[in-house]
Amino acid sequence: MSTPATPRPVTPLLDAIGSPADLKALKPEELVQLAQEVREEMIDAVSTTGGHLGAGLGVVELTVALHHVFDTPADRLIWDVGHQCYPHKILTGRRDRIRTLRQGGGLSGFTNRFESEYDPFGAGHSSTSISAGLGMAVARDLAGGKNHVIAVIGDGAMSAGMAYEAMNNAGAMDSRLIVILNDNDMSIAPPVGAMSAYLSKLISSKSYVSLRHLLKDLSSRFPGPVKRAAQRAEEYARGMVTGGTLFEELGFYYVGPIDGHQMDHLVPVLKNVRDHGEGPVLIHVVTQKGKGYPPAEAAADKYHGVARFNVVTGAQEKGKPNAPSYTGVFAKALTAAARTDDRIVAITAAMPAGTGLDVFAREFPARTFDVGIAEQHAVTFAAGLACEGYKPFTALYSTFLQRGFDQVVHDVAIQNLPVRFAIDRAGMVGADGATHHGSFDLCYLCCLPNMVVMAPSDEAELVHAVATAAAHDSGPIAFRYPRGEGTGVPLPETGEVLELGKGRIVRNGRGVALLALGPILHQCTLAADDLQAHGLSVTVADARFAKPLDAALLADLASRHDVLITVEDSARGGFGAMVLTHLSDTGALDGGLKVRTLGLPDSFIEHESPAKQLELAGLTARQIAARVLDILGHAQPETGSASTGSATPA
Ligand SMILES: Cc1ncc(C[n+]2csc(CCOP(=O)(O)OP(=O)(O)O)c2C)c(N)n1
Ligand SMILES: CC(=O)[C@@H](O)[C@H](O)COP(=O)(O)O
Ligand SMILES: [Mg+2]
Repeated sequence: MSTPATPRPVTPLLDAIGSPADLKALKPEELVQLAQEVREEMIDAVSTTGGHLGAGLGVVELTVALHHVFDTPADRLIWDVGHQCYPHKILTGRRDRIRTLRQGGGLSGFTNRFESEYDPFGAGHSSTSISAGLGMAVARDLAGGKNHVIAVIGDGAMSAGMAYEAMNNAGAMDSRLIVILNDNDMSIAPPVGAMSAYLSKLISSKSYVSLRHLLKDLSSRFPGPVKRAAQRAEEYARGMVTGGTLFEELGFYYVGPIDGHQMDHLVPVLKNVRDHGEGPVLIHVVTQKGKGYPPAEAAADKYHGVARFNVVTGAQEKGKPNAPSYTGVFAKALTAAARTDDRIVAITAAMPAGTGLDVFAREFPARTFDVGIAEQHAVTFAAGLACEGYKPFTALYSTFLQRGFDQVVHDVAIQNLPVRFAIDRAGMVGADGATHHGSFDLCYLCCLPNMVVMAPSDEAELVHAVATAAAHDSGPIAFRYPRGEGTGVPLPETGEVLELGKGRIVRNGRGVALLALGPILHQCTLAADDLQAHGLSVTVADARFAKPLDAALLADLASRHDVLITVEDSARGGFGAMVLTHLSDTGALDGGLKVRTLGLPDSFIEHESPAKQLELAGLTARQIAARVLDILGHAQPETGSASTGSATPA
């Protein structure tokens, strides 16, 4: 029996907030009530849209306090990753659209400069906020401005090297920058690493500072410039005992830890930091992910990102899958391969569940490495393992592998090391939008000498890709696969080791050839069906490899057809460009063969449903068929009978 929909929350204070300016005059107890109303509004909204829940719930009080104390948008408030910004959106004039979150035409699930002047910096990827904030602070100083710059960064995001590069620079620049470390002792999964342990030690060694002491300490800590050097020496000595040393050593004043759910702690501390002092300051705020919503408090990892859910029960509407997910198939195949090959090890950068490596870790905990949000390190760490004869499978989302590109080139490809790249979330990803699409991996991998690049067209092919990667010991190899469900094809018991650079013809025709890479093959077969209804006979081929290319297959397709169209769900400049270059280099274009390359357009596709995104990219079966007819100079089909089918990622 379905639980009846809950009534909209009653929010008298929030109803009166049009912009952050309306928070200024609120009394302390009203700020507390406002936070509770924002929390209820957010839970209600996300229950209808899905999205990132736990992180936002944890920063409700902090968001209210920041907007009460600071003067946004003149003061720049930057949210790291941006997945915790829903309360900020509710308070900054976007409440009326909050139930459009992550839907086509609606609000982005992250901060976005194009969406609001209250979002001074867009995000989606982690650990950029301190760098961006420092840039803004220095720009302010250059212009003689007086506004504040505040970067809010989580403990998980603090595991990335970029945060330290920024702090190292900030400490030396001595520009006034306020960093708020939002420490909820969670990344998506439980946090890992020495930094996480250090933060826990900091919290336990320093019980929450009492407000009286904190304010006394703060006022004495922001002296004139003359006393600063001596004071730093004293703080260093004190830090050895109380644990503020690391941030202080980097040149930050460390304030905290303070309870991030206590408005009467947050507001005076923020005011004090706003009104006194110079140089960079770090406020260590302790919060709870999922705060105030019992199901999310009880399972912070499960409520990091949620489907629509029932507010009363917390049950998410996940729907029954029609087929196993690509991620799940990868995890199973890798785990099976590892049973007979003890050199296989697996690496994730803070995404054990997202990449399926939690499954691998259950059976092989000692052979699984979660390195934290540290994709660059993950790649070079894998290179080191490969040097010593291990078979590292580095499982990263395509969009996050972008972070490790130099490492892929310099540490892996140049040294021809057999690192295996399992590239998840390839292609478009739906509601996360432009920051998270895996659009560029083919462009940045196909150009690399030594690199082998595979793109399985369905989940059975993915099993073969895992086997092929495990067997390939002579250099780096990558295989990319999308978010969501597979096509439902039967899965092989064991993977077959594919011949490198060999594609396959899945359907033979004449005149027109569609050469697909990856799951977009399914759209191509549907397009071929559609074209058959127009009296055209179409060859459909599955390239399987973007590098090396199947020269024999290309020669065959070029010689037997008048039109050859490559199709990939990736930015152009990858597979299609490789094919075109090859055909041109081998003279296959000299005789009048018409070649076209279909792929993602030269624009960023925003959050939308996956099916709509495919259409926006012009890659549905109907659109592919229409393109063929257009090239052949045929009249266009009126409505098109081909559907988008089920190959679209969920
Ligand atoms: C470069 C990069 N790698 C991985 C991710 C995926 N990711 C998003 S949020 C998150 C956890 C962030 O933890 P934290 O900063 O502590 O924020 P919290 O969710 O706990 O508020 C991760 C790993 C990302 N967004 N960017
Ligand atoms: C904010 C972030 O980067 C992750 O939470 C991401 O949204 C997860 O995406 P998946 O849902 O595809 O695992
Ligand atoms: Mg965290």
